[in-house]
Amino acid sequence: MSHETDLTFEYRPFSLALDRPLGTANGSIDTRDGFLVRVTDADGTVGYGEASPLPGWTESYADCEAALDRAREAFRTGDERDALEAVDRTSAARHAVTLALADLEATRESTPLYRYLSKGPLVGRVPVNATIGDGDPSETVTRARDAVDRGFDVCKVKVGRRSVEEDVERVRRVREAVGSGVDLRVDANEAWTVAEAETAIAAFADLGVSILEQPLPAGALEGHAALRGDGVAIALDEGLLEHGVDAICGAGAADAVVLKPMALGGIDVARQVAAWVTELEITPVVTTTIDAVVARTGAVHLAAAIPEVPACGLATAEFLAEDLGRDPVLLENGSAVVPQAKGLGVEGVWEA
Ligand SMILES: O=C(O)CCC(=O)C1=CC=C[C@@H](O)[C@@H]1C(=O)O
Ligand SMILES: [Mg+2]
Repeated sequence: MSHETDLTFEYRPFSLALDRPLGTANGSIDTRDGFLVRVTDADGTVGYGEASPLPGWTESYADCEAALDRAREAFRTGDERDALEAVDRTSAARHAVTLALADLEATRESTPLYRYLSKGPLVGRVPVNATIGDGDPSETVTRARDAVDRGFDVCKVKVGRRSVEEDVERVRRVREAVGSGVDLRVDANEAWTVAEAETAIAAFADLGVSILEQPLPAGALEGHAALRGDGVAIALDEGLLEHGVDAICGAGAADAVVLKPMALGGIDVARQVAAWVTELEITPVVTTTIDAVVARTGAVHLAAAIPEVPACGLATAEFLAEDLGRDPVLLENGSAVVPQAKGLGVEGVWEA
């Protein structure tokens, strides 16, 4: 099979300030520095990709740039397989190259990217959760109330930077503020010991918290397995990247796993993992890595390609003070309206 390609591959750096840092138990995200990728075929059809490396989740910015440079050289010599080989071990760079190629193919086929992935029915919208940072109790309540006023019915609150007691109090105050109709989730980003997690889960179960994401360090498997079944579902995020699906399933360590396409190396990989964990009766939840509009829209298309997907962490544009272009995704009534234009549906990102 020929791997010859006549595609032009370009990339350019970007640096986006955040409107407000996303604080987590594992540090805060203050800017998003990455690379916008464009592939163009002989007819002038283009596809866009985005590499937004994130320390602790993907390769470094420098390694991402070096991998994209190798990929560009491979495209110059006309071999797509060599280009994919060049980014195979750098997840953000691979995400960018594969997303751009998928956007190009879906555009050529005049089909929205999610249908190019799923070959399935039209999907109008996917449910999303609001991402509530790790502010003090009054800020957390204000942000959760604001999210609910904007139509969100699922809120994910960051915990783990304070004592368990303080975090339980924050979540209690959010519950009192938003009422029983809102689905509350929490994300500890590896912050707790088993004993701390047990204390938190007992309180969170009483508060109706549905999912506790990554309570223990990424390496823990048996520990997470022992936390399941006490009234709060356990999701692994950092743990998925550490162990992979087989080990997680073998240990019975998760009710759900978080799929970050940027960290997994692409929406193609993420979609395969989603199908795999669904077979194993583990729930897939898609989230961005606080990306720019290209990768964020790719994550929306990925979610739309997953049958019966639960609320996903896709409403993160609000953390950015600026973006690469117009957002094709409308958020309303707790869901993201899926773009139905051909390909990703992003425009004006290269010209900006
Ligand atoms: O899941 C969401 O609501 C948004 C994405 C999100 O929370 C994260 C994105 C990137 C890094 C992490 O700090 C964080 C997470 O742990 O899920
Ligand atoms: Mg997480």
